[in-house]
Amino acid sequence: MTISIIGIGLLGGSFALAVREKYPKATFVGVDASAVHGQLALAKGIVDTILPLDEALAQSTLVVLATPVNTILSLLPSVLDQLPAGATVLDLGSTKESICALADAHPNRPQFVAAHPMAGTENSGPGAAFKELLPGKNLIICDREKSHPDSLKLAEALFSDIGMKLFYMTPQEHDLHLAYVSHLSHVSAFALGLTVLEKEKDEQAIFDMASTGFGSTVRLAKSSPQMWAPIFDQNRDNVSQALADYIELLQRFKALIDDRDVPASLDFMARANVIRRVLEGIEKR
Ligand SMILES: O=C(O)C(=O)C[C@]1(C(=O)O)C=C[C@@H](O)C=C1
Repeated sequence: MTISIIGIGLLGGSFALAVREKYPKATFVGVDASAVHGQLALAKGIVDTILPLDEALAQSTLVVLATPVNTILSLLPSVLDQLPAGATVLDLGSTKESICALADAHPNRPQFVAAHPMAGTENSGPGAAFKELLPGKNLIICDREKSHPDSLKLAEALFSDIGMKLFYMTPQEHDLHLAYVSHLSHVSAFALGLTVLEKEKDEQAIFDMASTGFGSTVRLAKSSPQMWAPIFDQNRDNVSQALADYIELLQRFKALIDDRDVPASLDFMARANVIRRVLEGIEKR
């Protein structure tokens, strides 16, 4: 089996490292716009060789699109055009509606599997890839009935073999849920980080006083703008609604603080504390 990883960053690299361990006979080909990333991926043993896209596609059993979602959209039609008969392409993008709609318009749609591993960190590039990222995490597959049974079976086997738990939904359900459980956290972390940087002009003062609370809430503000801007753009309607809901709650909370309504403020936070149950469940996974 020859697996081509298009975009050897955190996700593509971590996928390759985990699959490599389970499929030692598979050959991994890397395709990356950055020569430096290509060299690093070779040095880390993520891939066996780096090739131009056309050459990689010609010899692939499986093609994994692991670039930012705007690049997935621009590559997918030509990848489906050039894919050898019987080969499969899957994407690992964080949005699904626009990617699935584009795939639906292609005659080779059955060779495509729309996947999203619910795993990541604030770091990017092949240097950030590690083989433990995906095992134990959840994976969402969208529109499974539109994939050829053989392509679906291959994708499901690979993800299950590296210890992922599979879930199925429509791209619409996926993008709506992700706006709340992932994209909103990123928007708010970027805005929180920027608020503190702009108001506390002295970085040393932030450094001297900030501790784990600040670190854990703004961690996501370190994430790559190149990765996240296209996600917010492709999921703009859902992200905009999630943000409107969030801003409304922020305004309500501000009013309680302004009005010195301590009982209502206590109640607001006690209701938010219910999130502890969810977080403890995630930690136990
Ligand atoms: O933990 C992080 O740093 C992440 O951003 C991971 C995270 C998320 O939880 O939102 C980000 C994007 C992926 O699509 C899935 C997971």
